Amino acid sequence: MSTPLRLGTRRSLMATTQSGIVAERLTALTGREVELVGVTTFGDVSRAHLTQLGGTGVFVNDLRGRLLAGEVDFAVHSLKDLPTKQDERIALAAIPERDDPRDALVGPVRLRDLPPGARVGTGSPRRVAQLRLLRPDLDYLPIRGNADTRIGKVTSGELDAVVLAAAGLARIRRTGEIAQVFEVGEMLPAPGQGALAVECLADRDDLVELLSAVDDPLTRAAVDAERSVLAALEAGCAAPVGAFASGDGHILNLTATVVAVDGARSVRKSTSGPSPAAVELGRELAAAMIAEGADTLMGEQAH
Ligand SMILES: NCc1[nH]cc(CCC(=O)O)c1CC(=O)O
Repeated sequence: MSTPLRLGTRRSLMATTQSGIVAERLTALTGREVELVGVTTFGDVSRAHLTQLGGTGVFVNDLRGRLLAGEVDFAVHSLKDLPTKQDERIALAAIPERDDPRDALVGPVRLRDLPPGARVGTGSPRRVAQLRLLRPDLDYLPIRGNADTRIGKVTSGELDAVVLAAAGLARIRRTGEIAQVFEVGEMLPAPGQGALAVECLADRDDLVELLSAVDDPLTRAAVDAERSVLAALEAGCAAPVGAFASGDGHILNLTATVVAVDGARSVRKSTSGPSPAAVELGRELAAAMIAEGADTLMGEQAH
């Protein structure tokens, strides 16, 4: 019997659920036992200051610190929270099959049935910008906090609706409150949304190999293309950039958008190409978007 692998996870319901799913899948496929190690990250204790700390990257960095310190063997993150530039000491050992990539509206009715002036909460410039294209007459308010806190603002009447990732809502078992799941055609998700990232130290070849059991090549190609758009636009998780790719293992279809936060102008482009060239596909699409003024739209954001 080998010792169980230590999986470092934040203690929130969303984090422990996604870690638990990966742990079970890994054990089923490899026979290796996995033990969850709860970690309280700096981002969890200073949530109020997340903006100053540089967004959700703080959760990722804290878990990576535990890997580097040898406290845990591997970690699971929401892929969309990863910076586009990989730390070379850390291997992205697996990207499991993606859950629902779409955004969802939590509230009493669908977006088109909300009354003019209704208050919609979302902290994401990407969501606000695309929502303004659909409903310019609503009032969009920035919100922070975990998904439960955000949904609580609808329950309390402080907001009429909030927009969150469908995958996150499923992980905290709150899909019952969804009024509408946006099709990717009307609301492009964040690059990597709905997918998970499994990381370990890059020099642990045995572990990189073992963890590859839960890798899904179709998801990996899709998110490689999406993240490559983001990297080429030199944008981060707070940018008004949406991207979604899907494919059959041979051909990958990729669509991306950059929207001015006032929702007045946007650049949107689609392309397709061979799956193994996912990164180049994303880079080329970003270049074509920049040629149509995408960087000017982003330059208008407060950096
Ligand atoms: N930025 C926070 C975050 N990171 C991952 C998810 C949801 C799950 C996912 O996208 O995989 C969320 C919440 C949200 O955007 O609603």
